[in-house]
Amino acid sequence: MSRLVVENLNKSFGALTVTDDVSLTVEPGELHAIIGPNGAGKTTLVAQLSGQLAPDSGRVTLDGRDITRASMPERVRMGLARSFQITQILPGFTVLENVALAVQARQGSSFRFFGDVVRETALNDAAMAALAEAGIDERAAAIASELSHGEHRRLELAMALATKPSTLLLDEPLAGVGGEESDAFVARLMAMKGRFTMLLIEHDMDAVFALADRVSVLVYGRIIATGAPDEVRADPAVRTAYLGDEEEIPA
Ligand SMILES: Nc1ncnc2c1ncn2[C@@H]1O[C@H](COP(=O)(O)OP(=O)(O)OP(=O)(O)O)[C@@H](O)[C@H]1O
Repeated sequence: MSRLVVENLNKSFGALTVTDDVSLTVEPGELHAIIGPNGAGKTTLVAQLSGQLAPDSGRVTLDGRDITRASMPERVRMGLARSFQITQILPGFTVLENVALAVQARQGSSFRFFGDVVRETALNDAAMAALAEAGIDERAAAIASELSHGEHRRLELAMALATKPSTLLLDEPLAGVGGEESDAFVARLMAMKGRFTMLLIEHDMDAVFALADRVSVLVYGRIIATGAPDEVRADPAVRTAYLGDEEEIPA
């Protein structure tokens, strides 16, 4: 059974159709990337998958369960986590406290006093494991507002991992992250491959083509191609769609 199935999803803002009959599957353990020119509707699609935005029509299922109308917290509890572009980090709290709260969110418990939160060993252990996976454990005691941009991105990843997801929605994780930090992030995602099902939206084409098992190309809200990176790269319609765009499909 596919982990995530999107069937005939539609979303319009007034006269503008932003999601146009989108269907796709993400298989267990797959890293499926969605690429497309600016304004193609990638973020809007992810917002509908995470539960932030309701589709006009269509269906989304996770492990065979219809989640089309499920709330964001319900989806998180079912194992679907979204990271990036939406920043839920509490700047005045430590890295560890931020992640501990994300662990709590998965457990469905209500917001509690921080002193209690960090004293709970199980919570702490789960939070530290997520921090280690995201490569930010050495900054556990740092105040979130003092993190560099790259560290911020790693904390967001740790917060998503802390909800123990089966499936991660990664919305432009490399945006604003440059050079070595970007390479390290790609390596981290590579190391997570297989253990998590991932839907990745990313403008960095080198990263996409290095990481993805399959790539879907979204243009004006429609998927114009889905396939292995090599197939998609060679697809004439994809190359035409990218002509004049600032991003390049690597040859
Ligand atoms: N709430 C909204 N109301 C009206 N129009 C919207 C809304 N959200 C997005 N749009 C429009 O929908 C289109 C798709 O936007 P979206 O952000 O999903 O594209 P994208 O592929 O993620 O773009 P980018 O790569 O630049 O992030 C754009 O034309 C955008 O202006």
